[in-house]
Amino acid sequence: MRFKRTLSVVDCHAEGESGKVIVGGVGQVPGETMFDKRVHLETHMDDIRRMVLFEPRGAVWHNANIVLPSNHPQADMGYVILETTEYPAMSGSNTICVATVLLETGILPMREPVTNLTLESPAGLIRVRCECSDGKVTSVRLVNQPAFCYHLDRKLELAGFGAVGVDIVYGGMTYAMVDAAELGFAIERSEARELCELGQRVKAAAVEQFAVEHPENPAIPGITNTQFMGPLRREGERLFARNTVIVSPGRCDRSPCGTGSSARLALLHAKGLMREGETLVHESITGSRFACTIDGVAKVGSYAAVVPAIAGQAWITGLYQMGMDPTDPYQEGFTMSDTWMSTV
Ligand SMILES: O=C(O)[C@H]1NCC[C@@H]1O
Repeated sequence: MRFKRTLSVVDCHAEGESGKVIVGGVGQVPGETMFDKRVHLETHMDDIRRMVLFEPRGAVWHNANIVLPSNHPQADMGYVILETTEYPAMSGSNTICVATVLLETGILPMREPVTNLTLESPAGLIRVRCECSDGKVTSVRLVNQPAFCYHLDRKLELAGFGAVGVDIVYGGMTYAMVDAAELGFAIERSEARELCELGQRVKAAAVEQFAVEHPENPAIPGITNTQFMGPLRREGERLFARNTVIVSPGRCDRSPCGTGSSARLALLHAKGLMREGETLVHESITGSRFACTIDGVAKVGSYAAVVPAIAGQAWITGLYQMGMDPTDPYQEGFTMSDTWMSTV
């Protein structure tokens, strides 16, 4: 064995969206909070993200999480989220993967039928309720940090389309939210490539035309994703809608996207279309679903916010050691414009 780095990885997906969980091999990451550790990883240890997510080991649709002990007295564990173009403050699908891996691999004790955890994400504490049966986590319900609208009912100048309706919303990541039908989409799998291309253009235009700064943490990344929203319908007590989030550098989230769903709850509440206590069944382009509830209302700086709760399930698909041979010419990984839309 001659690896210069060896990572213990548990592969997992939440409702179709990859979320690798790195449970060993990273070593010490300095920092008091998970946000501090996130900054340290981004600034001094980004080779780990590139090794895991870039080719030849990773792929554009992969995400990863580094599980780390937390210094917060209330937290059972902490984690830093790694994605292909950023270190998000929060991620719904990744949190569902982390909670599932922590319990199903025995890093934290599982109690049936319910295990409650408090996890420290870079965005802050995330309370998680895991339903467990026969050693399997059958549902993870996470309470996200508050979500809020930066810009409501605005127009985006988009080349080839003119003025397009847009809302800019924070749900743990920051979204340019557009109506899929207005742009000619039904949110079907066959439209994925076109959705990705247009989604990237929407994002770039939104970054140019709308300023955002998180009032409690200006270091949180700005607009990095586009969300195409399908029509909303009400069936009794529940709301239903389809969506797809175009995650940078330009691929569809395979799940309904937890932070994107949180943003949609904030938007529906701000527009008077959804009340506290109500649940939206949010469906992804692949047909997988999250149950998304407005657990309460809050304030973030001067913004009116909602407290989103997102529920879904994850499945472990593999456990292995990922290594880096010191003679490997692809130490930093690479990307190709065939699937990444850009080269690094
Ligand atoms: O569920 C989410 O929030 C996300 N899924 C991958 C990209 C986002 O982090």
